[in-house]
Amino acid sequence: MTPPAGARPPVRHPEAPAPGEIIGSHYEHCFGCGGGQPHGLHLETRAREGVRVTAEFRVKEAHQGAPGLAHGGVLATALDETLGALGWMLRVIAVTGRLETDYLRPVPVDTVLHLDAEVLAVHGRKIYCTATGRIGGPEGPVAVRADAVFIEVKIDHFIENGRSAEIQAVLADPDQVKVARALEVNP
Ligand SMILES: CCCCC/C=C\C/C=C\C/C=C\C/C=C\CCCC(=O)SCCNC(=O)CCNC(=O)[C@H](O)C(C)(C)COP(=O)(O)OP(=O)(O)OC[C@H]1O[C@@H](n2cnc3c(N)ncnc32)[C@H](O)[C@@H]1OP(=O)(O)O
Repeated sequence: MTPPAGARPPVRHPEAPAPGEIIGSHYEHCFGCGGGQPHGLHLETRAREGVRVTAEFRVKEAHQGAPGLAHGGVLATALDETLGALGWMLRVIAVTGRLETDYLRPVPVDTVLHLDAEVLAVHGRKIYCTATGRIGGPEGPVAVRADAVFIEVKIDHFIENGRSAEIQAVLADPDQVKVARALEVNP
């Protein structure tokens, strides 16, 4: 999780979304951000200054682990999804290689989790990043946090590994192809 010697500070891509801009869902059926998942997290992420994004997630009844409390895996998903959106700030496609979570406070159903993620360093294809989830407001106490290493991939990663029915469907959708191509403009 510690960036190796030779890692460099992240550089915000000149065509990154402007600070305050909503970063739309990368895939309608994504459990983290897609509108087509009834029990999904429906995370809405915004670009911030630097190589940073924020997001909000309201915990629903479908997200319980213990009675009235969010499931830890769902909270990890919220952190993972927010970290995943950092790819837009670098304009690269990246997948989670490693995700290490700390659970500091229980998160009741109906709580809004205020998420904040930033890239710390980049080394080759490895992107070192960190995220927090606060409750009671954006300045409230940290309930969950994560450190992660994301690995840059090309679109082929999805085309070669995804189930063919879904891949054919996204390849036939011009808006979806536009999303994927937009992430590949990194010089
Ligand atoms: C048009 C059709 C496609 C449409 C797609 C639509 C939209 C796409 C746009 C965005 C979508 C992008 C992401 C989704 C966003 C958010 C969702 C949240 C994110 C996720 O939920 S995403 C799912 C979970 N995620 C996975 O499903 C990954 C499974 N995994 C693999 O697919 C491989 O494992 C891979 C690719 C990771 C690496 O494989 P590889 O062969 O390419 O690379 P290799 O192994 O050579 O590693 C290269 C360097 O990374 C280091 N490294 C590797 N693994 C590491 C690890 N675990 N920890 C620390 N370092 C690691 C090595 O040590 C080496 O480092 P070094 O260069 O220093 O030697």
